[in-house]
Amino acid sequence: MAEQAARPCCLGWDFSTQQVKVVAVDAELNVFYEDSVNFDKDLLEFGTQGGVHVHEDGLTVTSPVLMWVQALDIILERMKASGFDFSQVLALSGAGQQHGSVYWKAGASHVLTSLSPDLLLHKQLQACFSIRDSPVWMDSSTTVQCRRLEAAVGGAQALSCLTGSRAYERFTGNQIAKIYQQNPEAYAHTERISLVSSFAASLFLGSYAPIDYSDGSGMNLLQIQDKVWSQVCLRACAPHLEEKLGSPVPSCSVVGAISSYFVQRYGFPPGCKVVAFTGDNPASLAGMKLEEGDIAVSLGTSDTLFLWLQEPMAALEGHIFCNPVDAQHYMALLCFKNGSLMREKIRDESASCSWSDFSEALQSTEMGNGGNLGFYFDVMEITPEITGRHRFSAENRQVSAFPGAVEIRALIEGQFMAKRIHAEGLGYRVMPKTKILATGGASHNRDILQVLADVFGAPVYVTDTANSACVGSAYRAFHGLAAGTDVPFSEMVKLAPNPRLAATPSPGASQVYEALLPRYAKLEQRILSQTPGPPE
Ligand SMILES: O=C(CO)[C@@H](O)[C@H](O)CF
Repeated sequence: MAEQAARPCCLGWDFSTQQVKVVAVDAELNVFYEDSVNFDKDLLEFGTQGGVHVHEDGLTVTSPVLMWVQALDIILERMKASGFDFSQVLALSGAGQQHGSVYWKAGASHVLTSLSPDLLLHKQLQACFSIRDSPVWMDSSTTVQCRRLEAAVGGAQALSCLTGSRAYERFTGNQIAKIYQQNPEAYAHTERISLVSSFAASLFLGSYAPIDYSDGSGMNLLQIQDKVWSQVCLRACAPHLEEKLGSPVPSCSVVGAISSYFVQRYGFPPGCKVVAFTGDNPASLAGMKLEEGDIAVSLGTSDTLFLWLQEPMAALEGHIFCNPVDAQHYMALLCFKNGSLMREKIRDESASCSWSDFSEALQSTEMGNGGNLGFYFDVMEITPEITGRHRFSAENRQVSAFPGAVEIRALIEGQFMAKRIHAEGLGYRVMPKTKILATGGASHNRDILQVLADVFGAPVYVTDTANSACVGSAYRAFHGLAAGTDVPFSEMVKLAPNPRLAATPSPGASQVYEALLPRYAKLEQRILSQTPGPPE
């Protein structure tokens, strides 16, 4: 085989719910290598579905931590067999599914620091975890712990002000509290608790890696303004917790050099830097090159908004995290459960199951839909907690139906007005330089994107985010190489591919929606006051 030219690069890892993925990115920020291991397909012996085990109670959801370790072994062995030149890796970083937690058994640190390069990782770490089935973000078994935590700090709003979110079942502090209460012996034998992100970093570091500010913001334990653990939250969850967590670090931190295990077994250079790993969503924000004032809208099964915030406003909905690429700023996540499944239902009912008919309906109706407004929540919505379909005429009179084309526009305008209103409720403001990045299935429909541009009064770009968490991690690794030089992340990623412009606001759009948005907000409050909340 011809000698491969040297290609200095950084690696970006993603330890996500369903797979472990890696990309190699060169100095021009081109992805030239990628691979992934799917837990369900490639590690059948663990018997997961979608990478997890849903327990009999239907609420507890876990993933085997050794499955994650073994997946890493497989990818590294594949890279080695493919002739990947590890000696060119200058730095690496990564992402992990947020909120999941890993429990290292007393003595595990000695194993981590003395790994034999002759053996695979999972062979050597078999006895290193006091909890072998890690709780993950799909778990919803800790409602009792959530209420106790909120009570300890003075309520849901107080907890949101302190940690960026009210108590959520999947958030790590509540998961740790449950383990302490239900498995005190395992908790007592735990010398370190990692997030999935810092657990993955620990494997590369050969010692316990710290939790970064951004992923640490998803625990209901970190004071996001001061970026220190909240003592009242720690005490409310479990004893001696701070010593098990270690001190959090800025997300751009270089946490050390790669472990000798990887140097000797795979040929990484001894100076290869490990940059703090973070959560998958913060890493995706980095991968999408989101900047101040930008908003990313992921139009999938559920719709997710990524916001860049300078001054967050604590709320009882959504999540505010420390920003992964700018330590002075923040990011927020807002989830809207009635996403593409709702759009497909209305397409089937009002556009004969045809996206082209759906688009024609949007083209044939005016911005503002003649004052008709609709709320479409066939499943209990998260933001806000409303269910059912609610339609209003221009005179705010509730009506039972709209003509087909009006129904379609009412759905799409309503979904996007809700996004803008709730984003602004977290402190987001559309700025003159605002870009909207659209991703996910519906971002392929230009007429839907036109409504998005009109409602926000900002241009809409499309970008492929399939690898955004991995690619964002590789970008963060490059940024870590410049640590101490004050080079901003945005400068570091200038060369990276830019999103494509897909729609700009129609003339007169801002006048139309500046008038409609307050009406939509008032009607949403009216529905909230009339309809029962979610079942307890
Ligand atoms: O719970 C979430 C964010 O709060 C999910 O997006 C997980 O990060 C997915 F891994």
